[in-house]
Amino acid sequence: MKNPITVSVTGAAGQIGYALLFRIASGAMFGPDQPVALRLIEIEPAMNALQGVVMELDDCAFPLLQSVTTSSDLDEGFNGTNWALLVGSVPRGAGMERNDLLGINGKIFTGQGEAIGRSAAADVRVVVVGNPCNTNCLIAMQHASGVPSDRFFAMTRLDENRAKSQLAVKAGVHSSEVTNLCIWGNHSSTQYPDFYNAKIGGKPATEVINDEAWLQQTFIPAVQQRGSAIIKARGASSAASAANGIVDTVRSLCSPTAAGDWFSVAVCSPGAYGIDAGLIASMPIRTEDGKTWSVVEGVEVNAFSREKIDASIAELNGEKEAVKHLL
Ligand SMILES: NC(=O)C1=CN([C@@H]2O[C@H](COP(=O)(O)OP(=O)(O)OC[C@H]3O[C@@H](n4cnc5c(N)ncnc54)[C@H](O)[C@@H]3O)[C@@H](O)[C@H]2O)C=CC1
Ligand SMILES: O=C([O-])CC(=O)C(=O)O
Repeated sequence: MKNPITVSVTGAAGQIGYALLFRIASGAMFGPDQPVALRLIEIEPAMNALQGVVMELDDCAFPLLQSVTTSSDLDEGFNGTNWALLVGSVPRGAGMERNDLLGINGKIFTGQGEAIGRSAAADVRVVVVGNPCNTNCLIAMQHASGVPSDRFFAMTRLDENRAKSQLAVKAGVHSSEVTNLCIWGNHSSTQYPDFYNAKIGGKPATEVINDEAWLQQTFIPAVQQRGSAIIKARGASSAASAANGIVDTVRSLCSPTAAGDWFSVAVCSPGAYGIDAGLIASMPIRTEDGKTWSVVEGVEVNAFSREKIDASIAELNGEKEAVKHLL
């Protein structure tokens, strides 16, 4: 039996938590022979609801679930953790942009970053999901003393999955045929789903979908606005697909990337592709060993792409400026 991986989840009693915990405990995140220990973090008023979720976890009798603890104390919740999944925060409602949440949610990530720096395991990796996730991740990173910046990630995988699905439907193929799909920039309505470098069945997506006007004018806004469309339809922001994006993000960071492919996650920019160093921005990422990652080099950025990427990076710089008192 392997040693368990400890996973801390904030906002564990929320709607994403409810879709996520059961998948982690069932083995979907780390595989069918990897035990997990869950550390669930909530604010005090949600502790009763969280106890109900723990009862349901118990009732699943998951073979891989070694232990579950609950806490509203951050040091206890992040104690010895290998993966800190920062979900807890307020979701947006209809008519809001994600960065409207900065003033409400940004401050959550100062204390969480500090506690991760003090209490997490030496190998901790942090995935920020709570919106606006890129800038919240920047805040957490700045406060997590002693944790290297390459351990911080913000989630754009849901956007990648959405984009792959849209292209697959248009091309009449299964979504698994779509590869090399990079989301650039911010997890916001300025994000750029890069169809120019995407492939469908190994061929350029622009050859398979020979309709640049659709790709530029219909596909891009459909991906950018998908979160809003879900809120409009469901009356609540995406939860199961977000939880699935978290599972996919962690799996991709833990397992070697397929030859020639990449995946999307926002990382602390090393200054690649003209993206300001130190911003948390999404770009094409690979890992060879499931531990360290690198930015894929040599991805072509044409004039159209450059403009889109620059617009999203400008937005990230604006968000950074807006929270400079928290950095
Ligand atoms: N990056 C992405 O692709 C996506 C991000 N999101 C974001 O994820 C976040 C969570 O969404 P939901 O689960 O739907 O919201 P929710 O409102 O259902 O749950 C959030 C939970 O966080 C808890 N919470 C609030 N402040 C906390 C704190 N300081 N510490 C610990 N827990 C705290 C609340 O008590 C609540 O149980 C939102 O900010 C949402 O916008 C949602 C979908 C996709
Ligand atoms: O749109 C929202 O507010 C929730 C979210 O981040 C998404 O679904 O991508």
